[in-house]
Amino acid sequence: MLELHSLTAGYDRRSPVFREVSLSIAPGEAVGLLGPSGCGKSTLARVAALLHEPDAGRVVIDGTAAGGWRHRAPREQRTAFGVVFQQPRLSADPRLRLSDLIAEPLRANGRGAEVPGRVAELTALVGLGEELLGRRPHEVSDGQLQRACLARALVLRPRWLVCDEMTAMLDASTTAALVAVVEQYRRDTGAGLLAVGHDRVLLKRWCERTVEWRDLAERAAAGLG
Ligand SMILES: Nc1ncnc2c1ncn2[C@@H]1O[C@H](COP(=O)(O)OP(=O)(O)OP(=O)(O)O)[C@@H](O)[C@H]1O
Repeated sequence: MLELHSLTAGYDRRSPVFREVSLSIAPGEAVGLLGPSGCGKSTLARVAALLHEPDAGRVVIDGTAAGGWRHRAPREQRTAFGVVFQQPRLSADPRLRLSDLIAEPLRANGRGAEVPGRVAELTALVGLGEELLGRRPHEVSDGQLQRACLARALVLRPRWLVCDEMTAMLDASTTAALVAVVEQYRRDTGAGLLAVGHDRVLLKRWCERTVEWRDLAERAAAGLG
């Protein structure tokens, strides 16, 4: 279970982006979070994945309260999450070849021995041609780079996936392919998913449950957070 309890977060403690927001995702569940631009969906997603420290509230991951955020999060909790962002070019080191980009989390966690096997498996899973593995981000398309970023997010076999507008920059066929990869991974592993976006049709089709930001905010304001 991924539990977000009464989270208050933002970028200035005096005026947080949201207050007292709560949301829970059951093991293996796919939840879509819909809301207008700027309401705080990405901020909530980053807090959920332990990438942004909230001002108040708790994140509980499979029964254990988050022990920190970013590099201060315990490794076991940090690696429980795979995260894919909207803009692959902002989340990919431009100096890395795609094979090293995908392998980065394994090396950072002292699991370099697994690199050849996992990179080959994931390259096939996300539909990335092997000839692209030696290229750097500026030598591939947005869709190809996002496939590599999805492979990187899956490489440690996370129990939770957070996809923050993962397909917003992609065409319909790449969107369908990446959603299919996430769903295949979830079927194989039982991972849970928080998918953030504006595309109501996509999220309703993709996720078992969709949540409107407005409803989360109303519950919070009513003290039901
Ligand atoms: N690094 C930052 N520093 C300061 N303010 C920020 C930062 N990132 C986001 N914000 C602000 O926080 C608010 C919420 O942003 P957030 O990205 O969480 O919204 P969102 O709902 O995901 O929007 P979108 O759908 O457009 O991605 C916005 O007003 C935004 O300008």
